[in-house]
This record gives sequence, C-alpha cells and structure tokens, in this order.
Amino acid sequence: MTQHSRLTQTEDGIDREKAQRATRLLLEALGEDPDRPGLQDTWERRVPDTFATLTEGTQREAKPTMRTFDAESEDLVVKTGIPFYSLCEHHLLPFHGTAHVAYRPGEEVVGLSKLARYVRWQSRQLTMQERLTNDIASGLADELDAPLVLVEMNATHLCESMRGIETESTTTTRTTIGDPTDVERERFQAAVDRAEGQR
Ligand SMILES: Nc1nc2c(ncn2[C@@H]2O[C@H](COP(=O)(O)OP(=O)(O)OP(=O)(O)O)[C@@H](O)[C@H]2O)c(=O)[nH]1
Repeated sequence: MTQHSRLTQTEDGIDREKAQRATRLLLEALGEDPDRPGLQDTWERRVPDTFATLTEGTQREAKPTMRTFDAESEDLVVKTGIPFYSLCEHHLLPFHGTAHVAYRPGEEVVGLSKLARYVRWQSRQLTMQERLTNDIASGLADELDAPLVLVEMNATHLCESMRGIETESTTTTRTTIGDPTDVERERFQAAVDRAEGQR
C-alpha cells in the first residue's frame, strides 16, 4: 500500500487512507485485481470520494445555512416532492424517494430552498428510514424553533429490489413533532396526496 504515492491523509471527516485500503481489500475479496487500469482510480479516489459525499450528514460543517426571515403568520408552510438519496446501514445500499415537509412557523420562516437542502444533508449518512424521518423532523423543529413539524418520506430500498427479497416496493414513514390541528393535518395530507399522485 505505501508504495502508492497518491494515498492521502484523513480529510472530509472520513479516514481516506482507511477507505482506500478497505476498497482495495474488498476488490481483492471479490477476486479482482485492484491494480488493473479500470480499478486503480476506483479504490484510490472514486469510492473514498463518493463515501465522503454520501456521509456528509454526519459533518456539522456540511449542514446548510438555515437563513430565516421574520414570520408574518402562523400558517403551515408545506414543501412537497423533495427528492432524497440515503444509505441503508444494513447493506450499504441506497434507499431513495421523496420527502414531504411542513412546519408551523414560530417567530421565523426559513428560506424555502433550505428545506430541500436540509433533507439532502440529513439523508447523507448510514441510517434507517424511520430514524432519518425522525432526525429531519426533530432537526427542523430545533433549527426553526417551530412548534409543529410534519415529515413524510416515501422510499424504495435497493437492498430489497436488487437482492434479498428482490421486490420493488415503497415504504412510507412519518414523524409528527407537536400537535397539529385537524385543519393542519388535512392540509398536509392533501398536499402529500397531490404530490404523490403527480408521479
Ligand atoms: N425497518 C427498516 N428496515 C430496513 C431498512 N433498510 C433495510 N431494512 C431491513 O433490514 C433488514 C435486515 O435484515 P437481516 O435479516 O439482518 O439481513 P438480510 O439477511 O440481508 O435480510 P433480507 O434483506 O431479508 O435478505 C431487512 O429486512 C431489510 O429489509 C430501514 O430503513 N428500516
């Protein structure tokens, strides 16, 4: 390993040298030659870089800036159809789909793009769909000091599609923080139904 001059030190919150060694070992375990031309960059650069990006959700420095503005009403803000990609901690395979987020503002509202940025940031870690849904909801409640946050996530897990049960299905998870009124609950549900019906 040490003869490979392009080995780098720890950066991006991941131990790059370990990631390189691990990828080499995995390739060898699969009966591949990690030094053949097609695989050289795979273990040296591509896989460590990819996992550095896909685990940014564990890095506070990568968290988006949640710029806020004074709230002018307490009406629910609903953002539907946010695409997300995450990694299942059981098989290290992606699960991906659509997130729908709503919050009742406290003193402030956040820039609309930040809701999608926040979902993307949180999704970039090894997790389970249920935990991710909770993390996004509780994280947003904290960030926005919002008395009510609703998050629904609909996802396909490649560990179920590509292997194992080999069935493509959708898993829905929802977290509610706070106490929605009937009107708020219905508004969120109607927005989710509209967004899901459009696909
Ligand atoms: N609840 C939950 N389960 C998940 C999630 N992602 C993957 N799983 C499941 O985690 C389980 C792991 O089960 P194990 O029996 O330990 O692993 P396995 O032998 O690979 O299971 P199969 O996928 O059924 O072949 C599987 O049933 C997966 O479908 C998730 O986000 N939430």
